[in-house]
Amino acid sequence: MALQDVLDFGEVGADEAGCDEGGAAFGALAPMRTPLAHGAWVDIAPGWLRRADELYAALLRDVPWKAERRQMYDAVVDVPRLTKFYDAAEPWPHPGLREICAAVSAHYQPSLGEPLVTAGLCLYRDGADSVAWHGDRIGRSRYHDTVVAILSLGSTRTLALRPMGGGASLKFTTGHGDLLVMGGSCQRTWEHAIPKTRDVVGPRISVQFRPAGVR
Ligand SMILES: O=C(O)CCC(=O)C(=O)O
Ligand SMILES: [Fe+2]
Repeated sequence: MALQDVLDFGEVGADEAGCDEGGAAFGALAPMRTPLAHGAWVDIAPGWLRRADELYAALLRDVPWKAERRQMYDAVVDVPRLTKFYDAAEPWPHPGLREICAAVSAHYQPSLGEPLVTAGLCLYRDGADSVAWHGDRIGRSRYHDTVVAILSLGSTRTLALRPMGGGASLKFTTGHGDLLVMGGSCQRTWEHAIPKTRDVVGPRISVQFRPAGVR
């Protein structure tokens, strides 16, 4: 079944998206901001995506998930998660993702000055899957403020943040349907990670929306 058959993305868009009780897929976006040092910030909108179950199931089933390999020093190693990246021009696996991206983009574009146009998808199969400390520093995010918006689906995991060059780490919970947005200088002055966990957890999918040329 196509996503649009199970989610009503009908009259949604921009900030007042789907406020009627009719059951639009997501509500008005009014995230809570946590300012961080060095001009970084994190916005959180818990449970922003309603009825996230359908999107989670559809992405789990339909995305051609790929094992990630990464050059590390002189070896190519398996990165413990599966990924699939969609740029602006290619078809995305579900129309709902475009709707969600457009709504998030509409919220941040006035301050950011450009839209969010790509979707990076990650699948953490269980608690042993993870991503190590890093900034999304490919492209302009190395030099300029940017926004990386992350929609979480499935099992709850921790997204940890720590200042570059050392300092206490902060832990944010990313649960089913939550939106977490890193902004300002976050990609160049802070690092983020999804740590492994010994808790018994099922799969988690994250969808990262970014401006063109940021990765
Ligand atoms: O899964 C997440 O929430 C974070 C993913 C991430 O940081 C990345 O792929 O760059
Ligand atoms: Fe990242």
